[in-house]
Amino acid sequence: MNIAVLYAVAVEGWLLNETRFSGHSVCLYETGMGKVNAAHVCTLAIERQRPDLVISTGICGAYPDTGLVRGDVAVARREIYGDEGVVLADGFVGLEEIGIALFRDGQREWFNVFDLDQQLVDYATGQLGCLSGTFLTLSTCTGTLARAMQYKEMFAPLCENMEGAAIAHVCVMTHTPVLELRGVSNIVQDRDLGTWDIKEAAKNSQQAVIRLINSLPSEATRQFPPA
Ligand SMILES: O=C(O)c1cccc(C(=O)CC[C@H]2O[C@@H](n3cnc4c(=O)[nH]cnc43)[C@H](O)[C@@H]2O)c1
Repeated sequence: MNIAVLYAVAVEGWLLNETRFSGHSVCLYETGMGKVNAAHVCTLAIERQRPDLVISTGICGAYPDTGLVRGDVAVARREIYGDEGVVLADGFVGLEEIGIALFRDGQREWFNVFDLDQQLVDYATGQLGCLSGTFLTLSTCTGTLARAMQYKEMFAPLCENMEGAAIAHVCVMTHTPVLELRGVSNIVQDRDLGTWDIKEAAKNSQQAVIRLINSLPSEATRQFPPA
């Protein structure tokens, strides 16, 4: 298969860069942090490489009491833009409530939520034996437990990151299959960088990407997901 793998910063991609993939054409893209960088590079990758599959990866913060602990890997079933909307006196209101779609394709409209292909997600979780669920994309990394609890109540997310929804969005716009998997570097709580383990999370997410790619049918087979 022709695969584009996107991650934000170097620590999330070093092992992938040292890996030789056989049976697949794999291009790696270090996007830089945040939604604009991710969307820009994802668009260029799709235009230039025309991948059969985009894999969005990196590290993330897991919300408390989701079953995820530091070092775990999780797969996104849906990506939600957590701060595209309006903040009113009684809280955050998303784009659907204010009637402004981010993207339209015929009759379909996308607001804050971008669902990923559930068949692909089931395939990835089956291969990796990990949790799957809602990933939240934010411009601002959450640094208080109180804010984390608000996000939990609004969106029931497994984890948060700063790029995923933008990549899912570009992939929907371009009809490109996409999977997202991330390693948990931290629990979203009152900010304490001493409790983060970026290296371990980044290593685990990259090992999962390698396992996933090695499980995929080779270029010659071209049936995806495998029956
Ligand atoms: O708070 C800090 O000073 C700080 C220090 C190092 C890294 C960060 C990040 O926010 C990393 C952002 C980077 O990693 C992803 N990520 C990892 N954990 C989280 C999180 O809890 N919330 C949001 N994003 C996270 C994200 O996708 C970025 O690419 C902060």
